[in-house]
Amino acid sequence: MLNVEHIGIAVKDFSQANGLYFRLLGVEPYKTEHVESEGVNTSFFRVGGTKIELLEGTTPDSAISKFIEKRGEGIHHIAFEVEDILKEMERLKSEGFILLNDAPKKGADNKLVCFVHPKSANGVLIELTQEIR
Ligand SMILES: CC[C@H](C(=O)O)C(=O)SCCNC(=O)CCNC(=O)[C@H](O)C(C)(C)COP(=O)(O)OP(=O)(O)OC[C@H]1O[C@@H](n2cnc3c(N)ncnc32)[C@H](O)[C@@H]1OP(=O)(O)O
Ligand SMILES: [Co+2]
Repeated sequence: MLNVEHIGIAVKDFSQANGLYFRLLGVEPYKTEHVESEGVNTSFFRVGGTKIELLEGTTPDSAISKFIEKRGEGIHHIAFEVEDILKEMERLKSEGFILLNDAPKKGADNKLVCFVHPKSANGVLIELTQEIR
């Protein structure tokens, strides 16, 4: 794992949350992106060497919508940047971690992503990200 690439926060009202994080962080998001495959709108704020990702569910069956329905708004996941996502997935599998996807998938912000089940990580949803070069 290279670094904490971003912290994902599930929000109900995308516009209200972006306004609040602009006031909190003092910076505008450098990117907003709809990711159809995940049923989410995302926005990214740079904070020092990491990022905050705000996520709004755009469909009832999106992971974010289900999370908010069950647990309300809040921290949703921690994303780590990796050099080689395929190698890292194999390593984690060999260590007994439960991966939520068999292969990397296209995430937001020009990344390949994969998720580790929260049950494998003391209740924290973990995302692996690799820059698409
Ligand atoms: C666009 C990509 C973007 C990026 O950065 O590139 C993203 O970050 S997209 C982020 C949204 N997508 C995902 O989260 C995909 C992976 N997530 C999943 O596959 C599901 O959300 C899953 C499996 C984590 C949970 O599925 P589901 O909600 O249907 O199941 P349960 O409600 O039964 O949850 C099982 C168990 O896990 C606990 N849980 C659920 N979500 C989280 C979470 N975010 N953090 C910690 N724990 C979580 C839930 O409470 C259940 O625990 P239990 O003790 O049984 O109640
Ligand atoms: Co993320």
